[in-house]
Amino acid sequence: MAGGGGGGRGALREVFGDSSDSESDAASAVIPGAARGQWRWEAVAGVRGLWLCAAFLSAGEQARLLDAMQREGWFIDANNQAMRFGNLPSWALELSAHIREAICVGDVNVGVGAELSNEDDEDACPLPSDLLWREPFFDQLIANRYKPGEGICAHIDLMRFDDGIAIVSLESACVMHFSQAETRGGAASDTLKQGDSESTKVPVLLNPGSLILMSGDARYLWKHEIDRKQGKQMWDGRELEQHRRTSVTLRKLLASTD
Ligand SMILES: O=C(O)CCC(=O)C(=O)O
Ligand SMILES: [Fe+2]
Repeated sequence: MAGGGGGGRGALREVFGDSSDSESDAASAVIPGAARGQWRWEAVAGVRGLWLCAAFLSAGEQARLLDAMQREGWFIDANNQAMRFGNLPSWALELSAHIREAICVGDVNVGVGAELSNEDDEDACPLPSDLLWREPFFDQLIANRYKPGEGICAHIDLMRFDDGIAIVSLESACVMHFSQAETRGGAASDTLKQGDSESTKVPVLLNPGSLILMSGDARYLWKHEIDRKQGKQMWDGRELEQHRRTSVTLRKLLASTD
């Protein structure tokens, strides 16, 4: 079934339009909408609030996204991380709108063993509607570039960021592992055996062009990590070939309290 965006579809048509926007060539070049209508969302079994859209961007869209980052000088001088707060570049705004559209019109596959934060399967949506329709959707961007062997330690994203985090993967496939941040008697721990931490790790394959969304438990109660040391990137019994990997993480800053 389609995601529960309902009346959101018309609004998004207006955002995207059908023709290219001459004022933002870079943005319209990044997201021509080739994959529109073909998105499939999967609820990751065991981690409530974690959703994967394995084929979010086409190969051409990925290349244009990387080109736009290159042209803007992201990752110059061996920098492997770049951040932007507030006004995001046009390609990131377009990417945000694209994420919203994929959530609204993509097919939703709840899958066996997947837990929903919403009790009603009929309303299964990869992101709760209050997060989906907040404005701006995202206002913080971090782009990470990893050499083969490099990854990111297990962490929960800082509390200064709101719920509802998106990560787009580019260039190289990797396995991201989710592990429970703490042992508690709550729902998140019901489905998984405790004790052996390796056994409670949930692996998610992030192919180039994929998108994950983390909200609720996935964002607050599960850590995520990418261990690209030798022997750690296993999928389907085989070790993934490693290349350079680039990721784009989109988040929303919480209003400052001071
Ligand atoms: O590179 C990634 O896919 C994850 C990045 C991440 O988790 C972060 O920057 O907080
Ligand atoms: Fe993170």
